[in-house]
Amino acid sequence: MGCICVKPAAPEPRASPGFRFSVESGSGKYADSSFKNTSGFLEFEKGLGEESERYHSRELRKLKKGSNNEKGSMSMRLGFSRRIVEAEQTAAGWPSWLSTVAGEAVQGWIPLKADCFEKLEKIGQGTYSTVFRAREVETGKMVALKKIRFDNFQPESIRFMAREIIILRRLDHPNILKLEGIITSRLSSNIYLVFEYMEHDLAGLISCPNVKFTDAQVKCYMKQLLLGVEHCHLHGIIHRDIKVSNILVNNEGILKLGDFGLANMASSKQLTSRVVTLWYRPPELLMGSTNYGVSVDLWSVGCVFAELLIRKPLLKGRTEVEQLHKIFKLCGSPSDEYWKMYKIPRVAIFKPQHTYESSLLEKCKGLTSAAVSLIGTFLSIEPCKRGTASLALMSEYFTMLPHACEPSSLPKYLPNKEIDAKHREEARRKRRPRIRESDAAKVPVRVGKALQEQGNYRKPLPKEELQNSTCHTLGNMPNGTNEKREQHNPSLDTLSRTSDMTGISQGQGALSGPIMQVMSSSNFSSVKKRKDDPILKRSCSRSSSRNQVSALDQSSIVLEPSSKGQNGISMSVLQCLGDGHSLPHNSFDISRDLTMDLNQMGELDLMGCEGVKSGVEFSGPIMMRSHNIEEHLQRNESHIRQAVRRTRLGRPRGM
Ligand SMILES: Nc1ncnc2c1ncn2[C@@H]1O[C@H](COP(=O)(O)OP(=O)(O)OP(=O)(O)O)[C@@H](O)[C@H]1O
Repeated sequence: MGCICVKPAAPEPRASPGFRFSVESGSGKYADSSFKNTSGFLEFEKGLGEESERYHSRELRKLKKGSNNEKGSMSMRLGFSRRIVEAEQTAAGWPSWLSTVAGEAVQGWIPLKADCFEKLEKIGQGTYSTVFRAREVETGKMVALKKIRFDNFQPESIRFMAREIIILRRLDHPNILKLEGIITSRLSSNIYLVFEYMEHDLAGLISCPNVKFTDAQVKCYMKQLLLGVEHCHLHGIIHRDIKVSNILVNNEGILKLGDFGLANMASSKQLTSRVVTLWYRPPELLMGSTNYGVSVDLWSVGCVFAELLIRKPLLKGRTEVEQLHKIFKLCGSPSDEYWKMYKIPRVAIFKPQHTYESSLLEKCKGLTSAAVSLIGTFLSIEPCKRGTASLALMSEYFTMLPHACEPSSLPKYLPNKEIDAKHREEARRKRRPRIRESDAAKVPVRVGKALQEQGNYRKPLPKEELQNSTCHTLGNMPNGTNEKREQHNPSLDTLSRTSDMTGISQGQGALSGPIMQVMSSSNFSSVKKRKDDPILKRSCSRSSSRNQVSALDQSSIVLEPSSKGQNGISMSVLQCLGDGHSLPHNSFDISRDLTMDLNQMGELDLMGCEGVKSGVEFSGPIMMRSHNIEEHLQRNESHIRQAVRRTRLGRPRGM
């Protein structure tokens, strides 16, 4: 990054060598163009790290000398030493709420200044963040700024946010999105992570009807994805949220795995099962396992792989129960040995009474046997049978012809991300008639949710967005027509995680109107409208899609053994809006608390020290009890069909 304008506002405390180093770095050696590339950061980090380490060893030696026999005094001095580091970081420009709680995340780095960037349009909206495209003023280089949503008054929330930074700093691989810097300041309560700008994500590309992938291209994407995943796993990191919208691609055809917001170290410690977006979540997590490893990522990789080939999500469950049911129907129900071997508590809850044969071959009709076989390996119900990323890279799929193409030979597309797909979907919906209010009121809550997931309750887009929300391909595409097509609603990815993990819609207010509408309080460089910028032109009338979560999304689902099941999974589903029910836990975290908020998440899953709550609480009355999941799902389907029929009947003539 070219713009490292670090001028510490505080006077230099002479006593601290670490601090002196920061000042020199900021104003001299590192304030020039040596910061233009990513490695500049690493060099800087290394330099400061060594200096800081030397300083700490000196401090420790001094401390040891003076108080060998006095433990209390030692810890007091260590506390003192920590305070010195905090003071250094504050003087370097880091906010004190960060250096006090999670100083290790920024150790050796100096913050970037907001006014070194021109914040442009919003390009991504996640559960925990909003992502903007921005231009680095000095170099003109495009970057992505990820504004993380967290509460800087809550240490747990800060640590949760800092974990993403710590993990990103540990990873260095061409197929992993590189964190280039952090924008904040001493008085700021915000943090922006600065990443290289990537034109696309796989969700955007897959949803675009005129983007077609050849076998060699899918192989090229899969190879890069597996190399990135392999790097994480070799470093003991589980990503825990691999899905198409977190896989970014640039116009050079390079794929990078992004969004390490849920990543954690693989360890023998218990981990929370409330991770991975529903459609990409492996069965062991759906059954509440807290003792899992990197193989959870391989399940998600399998889902992504299939989605690239069949161009739609493979397992689109609407609830955890339905997701598990769909998995068993696709992969076949597990053997009796499985239930015994994995010691799944309350087997009766999860074990389907009906035995399903695998239907994977049928679902993947038309794909090569090598591809189906690899998908089948990734989608093994037993985690240990999923292999590893390295093994997958050596599988027949990659050795047989056609080989993976070169990334540089991939077609160049106009920017296409999940948010663009959402806009297209909303535009498409707007052209469809909407449900009359009277009909909507009659729709039962659950049906309401299903319809909402299909997008029928979304606010229509302004007219200009309709014109702008089509797919564009640059150059190499055989036809550049802006056709539209039915596509899945990617917002459900977010919805499911929102509902599963936070229980509240955390979508940010829409940034409607011209893209230059940067928050007035922002310190970013003011941006003039650039009429000549085609990308800006294309996106300037876009508004963000706000995540809308229905009442049911905020509800909780508890699984209980049913007295008697018929076909399918013998589960009874209590749909709760919660009510102080608590369930015992063991190594399988069977409670499915969908109302947990970020702070609770922090308690469970922070900085590699995850734990499991001893019980889970629900608030609100129990709404409904169903004794059989099949029956329950069928009822839902029929409600949906009825509602859709009603919508059609209510359609004004001529539409
Ligand atoms: N470096 C980047 N360049 C371009 N677009 C990006 C970049 N990073 C993220 N995005 C876009 O922003 C979206 C959201 O980013 P990200 O997944 O990191 O946020 P999140 O809050 O963790 O999201 P989620 O809730 O989906 O996990 C991505 O799907 C992608 O489309």
